Amino acid sequence: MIWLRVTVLFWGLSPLRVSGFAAVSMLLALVPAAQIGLVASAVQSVADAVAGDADAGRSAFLSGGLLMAVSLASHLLGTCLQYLDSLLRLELTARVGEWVMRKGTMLDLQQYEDAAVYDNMQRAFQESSGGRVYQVFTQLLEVARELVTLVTVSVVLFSWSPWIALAILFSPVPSVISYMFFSHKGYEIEYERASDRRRLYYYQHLTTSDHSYKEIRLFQLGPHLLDLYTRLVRTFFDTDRRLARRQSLLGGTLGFLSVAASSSAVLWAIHTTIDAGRIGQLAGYLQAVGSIQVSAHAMLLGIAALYKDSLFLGNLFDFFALPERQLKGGTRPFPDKLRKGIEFRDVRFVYPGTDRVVLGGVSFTIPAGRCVALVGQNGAGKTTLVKLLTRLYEPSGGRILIDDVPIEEYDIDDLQRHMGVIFQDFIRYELPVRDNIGFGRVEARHDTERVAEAARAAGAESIVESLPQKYDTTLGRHFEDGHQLSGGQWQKMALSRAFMRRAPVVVLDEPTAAIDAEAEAEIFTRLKEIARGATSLVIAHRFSTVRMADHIVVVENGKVIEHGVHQDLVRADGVYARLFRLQASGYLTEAVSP
Ligand SMILES: Nc1ncnc2c1ncn2[C@@H]1O[C@H](COP(=O)(O)OP(=O)(O)OP(=O)(O)O)[C@@H](O)[C@H]1O
Repeated sequence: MIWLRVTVLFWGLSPLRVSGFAAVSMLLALVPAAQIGLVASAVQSVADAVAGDADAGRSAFLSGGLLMAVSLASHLLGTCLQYLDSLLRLELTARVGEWVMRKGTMLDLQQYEDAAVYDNMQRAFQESSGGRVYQVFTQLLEVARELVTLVTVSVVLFSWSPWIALAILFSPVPSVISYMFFSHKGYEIEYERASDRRRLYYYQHLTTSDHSYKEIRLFQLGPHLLDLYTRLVRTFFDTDRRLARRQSLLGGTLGFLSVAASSSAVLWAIHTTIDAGRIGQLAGYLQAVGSIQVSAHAMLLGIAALYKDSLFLGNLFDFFALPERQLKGGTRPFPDKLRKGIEFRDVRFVYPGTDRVVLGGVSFTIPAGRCVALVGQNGAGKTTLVKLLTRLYEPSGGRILIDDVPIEEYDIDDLQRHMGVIFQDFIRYELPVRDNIGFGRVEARHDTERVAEAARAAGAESIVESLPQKYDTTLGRHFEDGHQLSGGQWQKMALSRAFMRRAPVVVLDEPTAAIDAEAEAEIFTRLKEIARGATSLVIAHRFSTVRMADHIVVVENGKVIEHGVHQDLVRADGVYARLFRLQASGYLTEAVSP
């Protein structure tokens, strides 16, 4: 029950304000019935006074005065309601955004990489402004308020003519049924479209982001992307147009029934009142007819809107209900310095939801304080090994041991806190340099000496020195006064971030692909010193980096096919030697070419 969840959610925000809001709404619901009674009494008293009844004049003024008091009270209550409405709306929008962000940080990588879950998240994010949650809450109160108005006004109306009352009460039903039916259809269509919508946003993003501009322009992909976009939009448009046509036809016909029912009821009401001959009752009766019609319509439309909005909100609550951090760790604290090292023992892995064996029994060790390089072709499974070591995924078989302890016995947060990891697709934070580096140990980002030391280690110090506000310079182009860096300079920032962590385990996934050869050689010859004797795993395609490692592991199709030190592997004349010669010959050919 979405409405129940919304009510509970609101109650949690502020019980006082929510009960105040509900109480004021209910008081306002009584206003129409009071007005009808007073109008009837005032008109009747005036008519009697005109006819010569001496006392009637006084009671006409009394009814008029009370009518004024009711209007005044209604105005005050309305103002009060508006104020509470603004407060609750502001509070809610801030909180829903907060909840969505918090939930996002509590999910596993696996959920982000699962298309169905990702679609659900995207649908939920569309609700993260909280607007629809608020709408459901106010619609709920609106429905309750109209119901109270209907009941109180119906009491008056039923006492005069039950049949007319029934006709007026049910006249809006046909149009509301059609509204509900098409709301549901609209939702189904949008639900099916989720992945196509994402595709649409993606095409838009490609043609409107600075990141993709160069390639899109030079490959002249603009017209192609535009064509893909327009074709998709056109299919959306065709479906929507068909729905709109059906809605107009059916909605129009049913709406006609509604209008006919209410008009006949009004005529019948006039006829009955003329027969009875009581002018006051006629005035009250006509006012009641209008009011009941408005309330019944508002209530049924409220229910229909509630139904539609609940469907959309289902996505948000499904998102909140997604299981959190399913990967469980133990309670063992992670060592500040490794004694023995890391061992991959017959590690096997298949990505959830797929059946392709990505790792088919990988075994190798990284002795404490040493640097191991992982080499292999694209898709060999290198990054997957890093995801397992950093506990973003669980191996499907085999074990990973750190200092002879199975990795799952360590507290996950503590383990991740003790790893300095930079992935190939590292983030370019469009934030100050201090944050770009300091995020490696967020609580120490104001420690300028530590940030500077990390920058020095990654060879980024000279870049920072050349920036207008040094460590306080905002990087990137998205924000005012942002300073754009080159690809290699960004990579040095990411590398600084890994060193900022001062972790006992350092994992670098292609850390120097965009860094110039001189800086790369400097970083790797000093890696052990820079990483303060950490145990490190480096994935690289450049053999100039790889050869500097203490030990090299060659992976192919999810298996270790060779391992050893550079010279031994070259001497063994296997896959490593072939790949090494291939790269070296490229450089040598270039060197001897005119
Ligand atoms: N989230 C995922 N879901 C399913 N399959 C995946 C996922 N991530 C990677 N793979 C598949 O796993 C295999 C290994 O990928 P991985 O990223 O580990 O390769 P890699 O050796 O790091 O490659 P590269 O050198 O190109 O970075 C690839 O075939 C890839 O298609």
